[in-house]
Amino acid sequence: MIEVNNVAKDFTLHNQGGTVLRVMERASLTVAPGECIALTGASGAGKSTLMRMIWGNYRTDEGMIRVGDTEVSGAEPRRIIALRRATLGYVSQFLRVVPRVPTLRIVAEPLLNLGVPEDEAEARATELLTRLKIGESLWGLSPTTFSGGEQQRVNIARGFIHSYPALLLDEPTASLDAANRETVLGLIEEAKDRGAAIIGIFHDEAARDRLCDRLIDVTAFTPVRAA
Ligand SMILES: Nc1ncnc2c1ncn2[C@@H]1O[C@H](COP(=O)(O)OP(=O)(O)OP(=O)(O)O)[C@@H](O)[C@H]1O
Repeated sequence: MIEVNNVAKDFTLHNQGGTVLRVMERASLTVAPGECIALTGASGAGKSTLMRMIWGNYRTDEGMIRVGDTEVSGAEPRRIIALRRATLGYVSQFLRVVPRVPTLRIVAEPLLNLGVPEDEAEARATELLTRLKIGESLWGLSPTTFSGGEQQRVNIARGFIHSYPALLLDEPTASLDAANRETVLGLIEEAKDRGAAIIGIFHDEAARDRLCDRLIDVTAFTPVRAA
């Protein structure tokens, strides 16, 4: 479902004389439907960079990334938008939303974008917000003023409202209390059971061990620098 083949990444530091920094090379992995893999490796090893390349935010400088039948590396923006709409979900650590849009709408939006009728999308959003213990009094408010943990749960509700065949999870349990963490682990297990291919970054080692079938240490893809 997700394939990364011989990928390299360079960053050009425009404010530092155009220095080109190679941060990744020969990165390869595959994730099958129903499989969850964790990206591991020390801080700065390249976990987020690889995730952003799969999401289509960072350009791939060499090699190939494919999600479903979309070749992400080299895809036009409209292909990436279509991929994100139907196939690839992403739960980032932080919520980024347009101000003044109510929480219920933010959570329902991925289904609305797929043409699901409004009452059905909002019913599903209600169900997820309830499960994630976001009180009903908050549903009509913008989440911009919510606590870190509340924002993360809104993000999770949004990321799990559609049955994406592939999912990227960036520290999905980072700001959660024990009960909500358990709910989120349950959502991830359900996604696996229905056949989603999942790549995650988990500093929560117990969560990682419970959910992941394999660990991929991205340090193996860090270029060896000359001393
Ligand atoms: N936009 C950027 N411009 C230049 N260098 C970058 C950029 N983003 C990441 N890097 C560099 O790429 C390398 C990998 O960073 P990345 O954030 O992917 O690591 P990480 O494994 O996710 O780290 P952490 O666990 O601390 O989040 C680092 O050396 C970092 O400095």
